[in-house]
Amino acid sequence: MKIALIAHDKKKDDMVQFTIAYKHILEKHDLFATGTTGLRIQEATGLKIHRFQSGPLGGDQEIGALVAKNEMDAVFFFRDPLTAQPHEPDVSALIRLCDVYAIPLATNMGTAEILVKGLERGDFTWRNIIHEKN
Ligand SMILES: O=C(CO)COP(=O)(O)O
Repeated sequence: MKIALIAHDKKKDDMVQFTIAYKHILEKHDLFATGTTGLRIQEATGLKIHRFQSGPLGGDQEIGALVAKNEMDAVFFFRDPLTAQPHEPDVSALIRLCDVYAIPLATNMGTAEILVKGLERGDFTWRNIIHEKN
């Protein structure tokens, strides 16, 4: 599966801890991330990650483009709801596209725990049907 990992600055430590904890699951998938998040995860875990632009420079939109092509299978986006983001429209657009295409999206650690365990259990096999159709 293709998995996107994104975290706002105040959530990056959480994302790093999350990817360390679930490296054994994540390493079986194709990983994508916005620039700084991806760098932090790579440094901490050694996971292979395709890095896009940093979020404020268009990274969220690049990931959104894959969602719009139905090529992204899950998005882990640790948002910071307490800090204004200069690229808030991009953040909203990515979340909206996940809803348009029914892409599993975790916007906080609590949901991410459940989603990653579903990933391990094979709950995402329905995505293969979508890929076969396209
Ligand atoms: O801003 C982001 C998501 O909206 C994340 O971007 P970075 O991973 O480059 O910090």
